[in-house]
Amino acid sequence: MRSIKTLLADVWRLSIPYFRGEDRWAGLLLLAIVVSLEFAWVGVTVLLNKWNNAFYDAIQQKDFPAFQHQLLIFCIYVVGAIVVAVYQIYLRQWLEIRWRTWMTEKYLSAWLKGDTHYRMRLKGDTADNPDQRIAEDIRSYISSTITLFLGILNAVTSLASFAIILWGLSGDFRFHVAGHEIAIPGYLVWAAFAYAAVGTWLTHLIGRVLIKLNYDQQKFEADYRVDLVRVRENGEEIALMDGENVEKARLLDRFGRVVHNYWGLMIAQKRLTWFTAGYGQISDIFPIIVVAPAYFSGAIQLGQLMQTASAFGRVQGSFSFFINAYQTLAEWRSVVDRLVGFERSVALTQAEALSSDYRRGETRDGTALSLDDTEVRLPDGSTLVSVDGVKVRPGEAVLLSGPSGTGKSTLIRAMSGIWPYGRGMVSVAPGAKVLSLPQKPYLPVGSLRGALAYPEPLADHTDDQLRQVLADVGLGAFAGRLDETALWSNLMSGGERQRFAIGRALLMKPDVLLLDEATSALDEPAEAALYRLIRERLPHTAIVSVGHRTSLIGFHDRQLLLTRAAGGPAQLAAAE
Ligand SMILES: Nc1ncnc2c1ncn2[C@@H]1O[C@H](COP(=O)(O)OP(=O)(O)OP(=O)(O)O)[C@@H](O)[C@H]1O
Repeated sequence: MRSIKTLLADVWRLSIPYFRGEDRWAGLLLLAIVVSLEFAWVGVTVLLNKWNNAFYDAIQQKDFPAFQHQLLIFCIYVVGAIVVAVYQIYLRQWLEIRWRTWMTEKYLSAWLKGDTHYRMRLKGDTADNPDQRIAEDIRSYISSTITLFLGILNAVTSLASFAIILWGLSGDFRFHVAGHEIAIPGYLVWAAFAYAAVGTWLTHLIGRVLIKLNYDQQKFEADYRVDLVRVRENGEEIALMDGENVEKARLLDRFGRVVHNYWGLMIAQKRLTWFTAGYGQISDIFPIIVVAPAYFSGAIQLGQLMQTASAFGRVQGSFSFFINAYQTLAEWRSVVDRLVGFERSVALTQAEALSSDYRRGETRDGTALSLDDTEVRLPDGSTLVSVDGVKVRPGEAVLLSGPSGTGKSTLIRAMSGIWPYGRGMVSVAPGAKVLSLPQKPYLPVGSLRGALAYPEPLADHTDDQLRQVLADVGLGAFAGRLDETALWSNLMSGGERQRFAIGRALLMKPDVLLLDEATSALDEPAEAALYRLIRERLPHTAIVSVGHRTSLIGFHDRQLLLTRAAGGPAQLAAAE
């Protein structure tokens, strides 16, 4: 019971924002029409039920004109039913796509707000496969929610309408106990209720394992898909290392989990179908068996038998809604869990960012970048680097070096403000633009022009500027391909990608430029030429570079060494 309450509270929390958001009028209007059409549908079924009585009576009495007349009425009802069905599906899909658009925008905004997506990934598995949640789960949530909502609405209204009809058609059920006559009024309604209640209870008992199995199935499918994508993206590295067999084994292992869980699903589904299929078949005949004694005793005519049987079927069908919808309910529940998990993880990550012990300040003494009393930690809480009193002036270039694994890259992440673990004060000059270039630059899919200007608006730079920058960083051969759309990261060599990223820095003219082995794929003369270019074109930019080559020292004003004393965190010291 408690879990149903939690589920409904979750659904309320997931759904209500749309009907209160900026698209609420269109959403509410569409919902109102769809709901009205659902009522209209129930109305048509009530009319058809009454028609049953007249139609079968005409057959029993061999009254051909009445039979023809009833056929005409049937045609009118059917036309009405067709119109209702067509518009209900059409408008419902319209509502679905509007709602999905709104929810997708909301999720994308939350996920890509600041560096939430990156922090969530750092935290590990709290919200696995965000791509699946945003693409697949939102779609399925909206579609299932509308299906179930309309289903329940239909069940309740049908139940109310047909229970009244059935109550009217049903006589009292009389029997004797110890000489007293007992009469149960509206016994057919009670019989339908009892039949459905037993069915619902048994379905829940047999089918409840499906909820967890469905949840796991979606997760295993997504894990498998993500691993396939990883192999595609790292095809070259895998081919160079002949890693295909290992990849195949890993993919088959992932797929094995999909299959294993699917067997569980199949078995649970089979067990449930044993019951639901039998129950469904018996449902067709059960009402006639219940009403038959009255017919054979001559108390009712064929028309009333058919109408009663149909009304009984509707009442019992409404009660059995839960049985028919069990599979959808099980899937819906796991989708709700995943979306709620995602929202929770986003909210938690953003709250953590707000309450982070890193403070981002503004320097007051003309320094471009400073770190005071700062500890950079790992996710497990251990301190990796401890620094204090580091200042970099505008136009100054500092080389950060030290043994591998001491924490240079992590310190750069902390300087750029994306590393969430630690404490201290990282300050930049008021309004300063900070750009960080990693060893492997990101080149988005799209035009070369867009990739070069990324993430700034294209309009900020003229074609001449873009071409000039490409020529300056040694990529003049690409200057004529600005409008070409391609997977640029696959087309360029590692060194070319690094040149390209330096080109971006020249265009953006940041106040603080952080280079984390950003020229490591280039030969020494090319690296030297690029550093000269950076210093010449960005004379006021404060630069912090991480690099291992001693040849880099000449392009920096000073060098800081990051070294770790036994057991303690790594610390910075000026190189001799
Ligand atoms: N997300 C993370 N979770 C846990 N540990 C991490 C994470 N990122 C980095 N580390 C650990 O922090 C340490 C420092 O890593 P970092 O990449 O900063 O070193 P580095 O000095 O830049 O090394 P290199 O010179 O080899 O590039 C390593 O031991 C690494 O395993």
